[in-house]
Amino acid sequence: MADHPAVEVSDLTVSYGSTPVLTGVELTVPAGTGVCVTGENGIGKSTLLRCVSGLQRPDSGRIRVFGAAPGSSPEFWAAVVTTVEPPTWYPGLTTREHAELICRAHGQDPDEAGVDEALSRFGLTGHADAIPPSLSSGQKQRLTLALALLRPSSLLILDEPEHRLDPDGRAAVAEMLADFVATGGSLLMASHDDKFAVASGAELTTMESLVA
Ligand SMILES: Nc1ncnc2c1ncn2[C@@H]1O[C@H](COP(=O)(O)OP(=O)(O)OP(=O)(O)O)[C@@H](O)[C@H]1O
Repeated sequence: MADHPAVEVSDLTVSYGSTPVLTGVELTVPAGTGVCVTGENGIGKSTLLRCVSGLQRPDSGRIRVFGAAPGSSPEFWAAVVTTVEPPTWYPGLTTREHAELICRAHGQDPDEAGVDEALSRFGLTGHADAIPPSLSSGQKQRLTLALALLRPSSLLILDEPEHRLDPDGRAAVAEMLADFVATGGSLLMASHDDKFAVASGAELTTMESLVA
């Protein structure tokens, strides 16, 4: 896995009906680095991230994640966390129980994985016994990111992780993402907040610049 870039996209083309959205997109995220794709609303950032996450099939082009086709194996989902699609909450499970479930699904003991610390870092301690649908939109985003960072992974694919976070929340998340990259993780994100992206350890690249 370490021999390959985290993400390699070449000559990617995606259309919705007869409308082309991505044409000839090229992107490489070297393993252990962060890249943030920027660009105006509707330029195709989420479409690119969905394709790299294996959640959308492109019309043509080649995508490799750690050298393999995305979404095609248990190894992919063991290595990759994506928040490109909105999360689905388990009915009746609390915030803490969601965190415990994520840990157990990935073979971690919740106490050893630091569930309480994670909830605390994301300002969710007071909401540990609440069900996620009762949280505010920013708190739901905090929980989504807490769950993404709690489980082990090699690549985070995050679509506008700063969305709905308050300034302190943005700063805290940026620091955690920068730690993730500094300790060998790879990060591909889309964002409208350049400062946040840079503080997250990501190199900025415009969507326009990805077209060969
Ligand atoms: N399922 C779909 N069906 C038809 N068109 C779509 C679909 N999803 C996206 N599009 C269109 O494709 C284009 C790119 O959308 P996309 O969500 O990838 O852009 P984006 O850069 O992520 O935008 P934003 O910054 O607003 O999140 C837009 O014009 C959008 O309307």
